[in-house]
Amino acid sequence: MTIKNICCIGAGYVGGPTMAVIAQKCPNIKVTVVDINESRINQWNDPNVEKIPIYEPGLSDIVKEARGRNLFFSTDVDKAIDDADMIFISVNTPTKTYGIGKGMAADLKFIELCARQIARVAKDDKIVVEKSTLPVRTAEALKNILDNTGNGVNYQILSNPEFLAEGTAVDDLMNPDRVLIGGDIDSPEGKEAVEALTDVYAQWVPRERLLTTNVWSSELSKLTANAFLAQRVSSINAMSELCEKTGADVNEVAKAVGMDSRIGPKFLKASVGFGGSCFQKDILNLVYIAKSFGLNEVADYWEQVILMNDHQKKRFAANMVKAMYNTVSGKKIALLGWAFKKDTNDTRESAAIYVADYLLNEQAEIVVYDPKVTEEQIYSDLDYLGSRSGDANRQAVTVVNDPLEACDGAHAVAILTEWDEFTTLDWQKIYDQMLKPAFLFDGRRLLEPETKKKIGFEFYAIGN
Ligand SMILES: NC(=O)c1ccc[n+]([C@@H]2O[C@H](COP(=O)([O-])OP(=O)(O)OC[C@H]3O[C@@H](n4cnc5c(N)ncnc54)[C@H](O)[C@@H]3O)[C@@H](O)[C@H]2O)c1
Ligand SMILES: O=c1ccn([C@@H]2O[C@H](COP(=O)(O)OP(=O)(O)O[C@H]3O[C@H](CO)[C@@H](O)[C@H](O)[C@H]3O)[C@@H](O)[C@H]2O)c(=O)[nH]1
Repeated sequence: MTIKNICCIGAGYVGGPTMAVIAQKCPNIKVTVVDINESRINQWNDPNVEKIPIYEPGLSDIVKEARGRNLFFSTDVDKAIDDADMIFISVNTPTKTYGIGKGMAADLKFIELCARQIARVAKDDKIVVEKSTLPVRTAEALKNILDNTGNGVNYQILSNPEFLAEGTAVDDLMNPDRVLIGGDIDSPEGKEAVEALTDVYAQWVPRERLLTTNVWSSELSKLTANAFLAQRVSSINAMSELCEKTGADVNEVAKAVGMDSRIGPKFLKASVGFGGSCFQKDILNLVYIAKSFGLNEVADYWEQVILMNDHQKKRFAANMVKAMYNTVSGKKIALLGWAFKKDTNDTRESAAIYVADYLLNEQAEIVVYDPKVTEEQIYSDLDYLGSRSGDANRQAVTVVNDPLEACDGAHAVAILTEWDEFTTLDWQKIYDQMLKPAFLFDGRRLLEPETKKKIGFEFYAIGN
C-alpha cells in the first residue's frame, strides 16, 4: 500500500520538524499537521517563515519550501483525520501532576483523547503511528479504544519513536542513525502497515537503517535510549564533583575515557545538569513502570540518574553562593543562557530555571540574557515553580537583549547554556564593567580558563 495522505496530531517540537522533513522528502504525500492550539498553528502559518514557533537551524528553509505545496498546518483535526491513510500521534506526554503515579508516570490523557477522536471520525481503515514517547504496552490501550469505540473500521498500530535531539533536529531527521518501526509483523495486515511506513522513510533513509521490531520492543527502546544517554551525563557529572576535590580535570578524564572505543566520546560533557522535556520525564516513567512490576532494584538504579542530576544543579548554585562569601543577598548576578541547550528556544526543565530559583531564594538580583528565549517564557518558567509570587519574580529578575548589558555592574556572571556567541564576547570589557572581585562561573566548560583568569576573573568551571 502506498501512503498518499498523512495527518499528524500535535504541531510541537516533534510533530512540526518531523512532518516538515517528511513533506520535503516525499513531495507526493500530502502532510497535514493539526493542533488544538490555534495560536501555535497560526505561527506555523505565519507568512514570515522566520516566525514559526520553533527555532531549529535549517527548519525555516524546509517549511518555506514545502508549506502550501504538500505541507499544511491546520486546527481542523477531524478533517485531517478523515482524509488521512496514516495518522501520527505526536502530542505531549508529560509527567503526571495528579492522582496515581503523580510526579512519575506519563500522563496519557492527550493520547487517549486523540484515540477517541480518531475512533469517532474515521470512516475507513487507518494506520495509527505512535510518534510520542509512550510507556511500553500503550499500543494495546490504543487498540482497545479504537476497536471498541470506532465505526467498525480496521486499525493497525505502529510504534515509531522519534530520536531527534533539539538544536540538531533537522540534521537528525535528514540523516538518522536509525528509524525504528514496531509493528505486528506476524500478521499480513501488520506487515503491510510496517512496509507502508518503511516506504515513506526509504525515500531518504538507507534501508539498512530502517529497523523493524515488535511493538513492545520499539516502545521500550525509546525509554531505554534516553535512560542510557542521560545516565552518561549523570556519570560524568558525578565525576566532575570528584575532579573538583582532587585536582583532576573532568574534560581530560572524559577524553581519556571516551577514547576507549567501547565507551566512545559522545555525551560525556560535564555540565550544570541535563535539561529538556525528555530525559527526566522518560526516566521517571521508566522508574514507575519498573516499580509497577515490583522491580525495585531496577527502579532504584535508574532513579539515581535523576537524583544525581538534581544534585548537580543544586551544587552548582550552592558553589556560587559559597564562592561569593556565603551571601548573594542583594548582589546582581548575570545568567548567560536560559535554554536547556544551545540552538533551541526550548526551556523545558532547563538547569537555568533551577539555578535561578536557588539564587532567588538567597535573595540575589538576577539578570538574564538568552539569544532565543523570550522574557515572557523566562517569567513563566519561574512562576511555574511556584517558589514565590509572579510579582516577586518580576521584581527580582530582569531580562535583557544584550549580554554586555546583563553583565554591567554585576558581582558574578554564570554561563548556563553553551551558546557559541558567549565564547566571542568581549570578556575584558565585561570584566571592566563588573564589580570586583568579578566572579565568572562556567556551568558548561565553554570558556577558555587561562585568558579569563589573566583578565582578572575569579574563574570557576564545572569539574575543574
Ligand atoms: N521534544 C523532543 O525533542 C522530543 C524528541 C523525541 C520524542 N519526543 C516526544 O514526542 C512527544 C511530543 O513532544 P513535543 O516536544 O513535540 O511536545 P509539544 O508540547 O511541543 O507538542 C505537543 C503538541 O500537541 C498538541 N496537542 C495535545 N493534545 C492534542 C489533541 N488532542 N489534539 C491536537 N493537538 C494536541 C499540543 O497543543 C502541542 O502543541 C512527547 O511524547 C515527547 O516525549 C519529544
Ligand atoms: O554530554 C552531554 C550531552 C548533553 N547534555 C545535556 O543533556 C540535555 C539533553 O541534551 P540532548 O540529548 O542533546 O537534547 P534533547 O533534545 O533533550 O534530546 C534527547 O531527548 C530527545 C527526546 O526524547 C531524544 O529524542 C534525543 O535522542 C535525546 O538526545 C541538555 O541539557 C544538554 O545540555 C550534557 O550536559 N552533556
